[in-house]
Amino acid sequence: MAQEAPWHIASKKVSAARSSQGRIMFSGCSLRYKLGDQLALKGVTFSIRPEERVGIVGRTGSGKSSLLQALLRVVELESGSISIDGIDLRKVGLHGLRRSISVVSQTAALLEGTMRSNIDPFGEHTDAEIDVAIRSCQLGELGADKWIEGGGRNLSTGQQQLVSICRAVLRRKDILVLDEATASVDEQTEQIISAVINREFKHSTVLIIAHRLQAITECSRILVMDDGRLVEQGPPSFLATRNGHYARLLRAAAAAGASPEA
Ligand SMILES: Nc1ncnc2c1ncn2[C@@H]1O[C@H](COP(=O)(O)OP(=O)(O)OP(=O)(O)O)[C@@H](O)[C@H]1O
Repeated sequence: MAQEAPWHIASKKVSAARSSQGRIMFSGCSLRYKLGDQLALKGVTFSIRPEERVGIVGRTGSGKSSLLQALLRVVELESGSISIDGIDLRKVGLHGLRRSISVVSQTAALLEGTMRSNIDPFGEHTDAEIDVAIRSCQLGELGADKWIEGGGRNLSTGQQQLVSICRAVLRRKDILVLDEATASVDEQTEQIISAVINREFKHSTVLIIAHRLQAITECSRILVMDDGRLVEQGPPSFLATRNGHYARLLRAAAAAGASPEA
């Protein structure tokens, strides 16, 4: 597991990361979860430009989430390196690294408290900023003082995810990762989320990890993972016309019918 860098080093590097633009580079990255396990990533190399929106697809167990685990240094690489804006992540404090990337997962981590305390837990934003973010995520009907029960029990699944997105909108980091964020929401919420990302994250690098190929159709580039390797990449329209991995995932989704699972 990753070691936290000394605080003074972390602070120095964090400020460097804050002025970043979100260029991500994976160079020959291999990762295994435990000694004796198979490699979950096998020499993965790619780079993502600032402001690019990239979809990461692949079958279950192909290594999509492991890319995120590596990026957040939840699990250290066995070999290779990852950098953000030229800074090797091993030189960045974990605390700063994780605060410089917004992650929206499949299930929203909501705590009992107001909407405001859920989207701005450190009280860093003004009322006006909070209101704008809430309205931008179409949560205006609920408002900043809405009481949220633990786990968001009194909200619909779609609203729970919109609260997570709203938190990311307020934090406005250079890198946003959606990890199966729309896997359990209805079509309408998915459209709202997509519109929020188009509008609010124009200047962020956005990575979308998704089983459902519908979730990544607006990405400018797709990375296709298979058995821990990056096996294909390119614009979705281009990959769809090649008889490769992405086209196979599309066919599998079409065969699965109305609920396109890769
Ligand atoms: N915490 C873990 N401990 C041990 N092995 C793991 C762990 N997480 C994932 N793996 C293994 O690493 C490999 C890659 O898994 P990963 O979760 O990255 O794939 P994925 O493409 O994200 O799959 P899914 O779509 O099901 O989430 C798989 O063989 C998986 O069993």
